[in-house]
Amino acid sequence: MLVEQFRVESPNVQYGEDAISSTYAYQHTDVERSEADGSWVVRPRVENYEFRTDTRVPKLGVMLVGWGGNNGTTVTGGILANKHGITWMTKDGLKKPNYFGSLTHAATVRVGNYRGEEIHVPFSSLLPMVHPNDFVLGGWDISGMNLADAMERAQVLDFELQKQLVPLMRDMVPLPGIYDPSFIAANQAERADNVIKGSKAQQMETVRQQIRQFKQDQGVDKVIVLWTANTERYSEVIEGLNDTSDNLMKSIEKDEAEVSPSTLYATACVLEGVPFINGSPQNTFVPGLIDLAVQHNVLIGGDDFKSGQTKMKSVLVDFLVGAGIKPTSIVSYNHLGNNDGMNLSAPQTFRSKEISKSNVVDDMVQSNSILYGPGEHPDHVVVIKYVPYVADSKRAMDEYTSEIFLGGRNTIVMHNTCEDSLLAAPIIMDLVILAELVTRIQLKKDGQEQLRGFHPVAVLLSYLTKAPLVPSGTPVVNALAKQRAMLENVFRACVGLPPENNMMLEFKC
Ligand SMILES: NC(=O)c1ccc[n+]([C@@H]2O[C@H](COP(=O)([O-])OP(=O)(O)OC[C@H]3O[C@@H](n4cnc5c(N)ncnc54)[C@H](O)[C@@H]3O)[C@@H](O)[C@H]2O)c1
Ligand SMILES: O=P([O-])([O-])O[C@@H]1[C@@H](O)[C@H](O)[C@@H](O)[C@H](O)[C@@H]1O
Repeated sequence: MLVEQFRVESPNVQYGEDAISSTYAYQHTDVERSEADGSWVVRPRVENYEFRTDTRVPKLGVMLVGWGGNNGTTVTGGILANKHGITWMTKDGLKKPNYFGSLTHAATVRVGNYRGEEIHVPFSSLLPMVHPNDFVLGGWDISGMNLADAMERAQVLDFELQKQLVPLMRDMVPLPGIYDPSFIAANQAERADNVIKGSKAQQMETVRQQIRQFKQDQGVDKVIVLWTANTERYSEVIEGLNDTSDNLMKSIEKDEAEVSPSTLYATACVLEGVPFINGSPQNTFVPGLIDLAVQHNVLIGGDDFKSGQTKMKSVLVDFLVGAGIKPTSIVSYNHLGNNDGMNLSAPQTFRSKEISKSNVVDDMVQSNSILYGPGEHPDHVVVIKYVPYVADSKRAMDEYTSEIFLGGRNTIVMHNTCEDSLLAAPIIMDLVILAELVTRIQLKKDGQEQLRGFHPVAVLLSYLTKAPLVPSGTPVVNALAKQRAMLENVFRACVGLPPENNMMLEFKC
């Protein structure tokens, strides 16, 4: 049964006027190795935490870099359709708007059992969070096309829906963006008619001013910037150029060619105290940018939306390895015909995507040395082809071959077709909603004096990204179920609920 709203009654949680405060006994382990005989010892331990969640949900400005793209127009059209209750006729009958694919606004969380019936609540009811209908949207695009024409160009939404959205979107025009042809495919040049001129320092300053102007014009309390522009090639990480915040700032002042547009936008955001999320696979967050974000305590998160093939991979490989089955060959092929696909047809931009799509199995493989010897891993190939005719309707084909009992082999083949942007749009909303919520949570553990926010590198967004950006020294977790559990259990702790451990002992004795 779905229960829309609930309160937690416990000595561990207090609902205040502007905040929810909770105490939480965090149970984990210390692992040690005896120096005497090399034996291993695991010691359970408990640390007491305090959480405080500011419950004042802000009027939120959401500025998308790449607003005029397939994802940007789909996010915008989807929110407007939901906000205005737009319905439309298709050959399959009348369609109504929804937020399917959004963890926060279409998924649930189990809170217990009532007289034998499992009780679930909307994920969004765990803590007060921004509703996507209330996003105040804006952003940049190097293509000056208005959002209504850009929506038609994208070929994602049903035409009967598009027709109703045109009057709501035609006055939305992206701000000029930072364009550097050396970072994206040459085939993007023809759409770059809306660009910020000047040096890198001047471009960055312009972005800072655009953010301030947007915030003032729209009367929003906060702004979050999310990159859904084209995938860039990797920036070279060079000592003295972008390895520290000081060197990065000097490089920008010196107009160093190796500072990418995405890093310039991110730097502008950090200096404006605005969270920046990277929905693409390039290394926007060079060490100097991470250093700057930590210094300014501004949230950054990424990389690369986890929306389709890779999301499935982070489930299937987790299942196989967790079941003691040994994947030995993984081949992920897909073709698509949207502008993203065209941009990825260049080797240097494809390489960025190949990296994020390939590393996703590393943690699962490394978790099982019964299956894999030192340095052993599955053959793993990623192929992406550009086929204009299929547009945004990505066709993904995957083959997983594994070794099973007594020398047996198991091959799983999957075919997956969908509008790529219809998968990505809800993920974009969740990234923004969760990033904003995370900035309203403070915590401290026994022995710490003050409550403080999470580390600026937002590891809690991992569930939504192919290549989770994590604070130095933090394990990278890609397994989807673990990522979701981490997020849910942290939010449960904020309202005094225990983690969902699935033990259900109450039904076992
Ligand atoms: N399922 C998905 O769609 C999915 C999944 C994971 C990652 N992504 C990533 O999301 C990004 C966007 O995907 P899309 O399908 O919307 O692509 P798209 O090409 O339709 O949109 C990208 C937009 O960014 C604009 N742009 C490029 N460089 C810019 C810059 N420096 N400043 C401002 N605007 C710029 C382009 O003009 C274009 O309108 C891509 O990097 C893609 O790899 C998409
Ligand atoms: O999310 P996912 O399906 O694994 O990966 C997708 C790729 O397969 C696709 O080629 C690309 O255009 C999308 O941007 C996305 O990255």
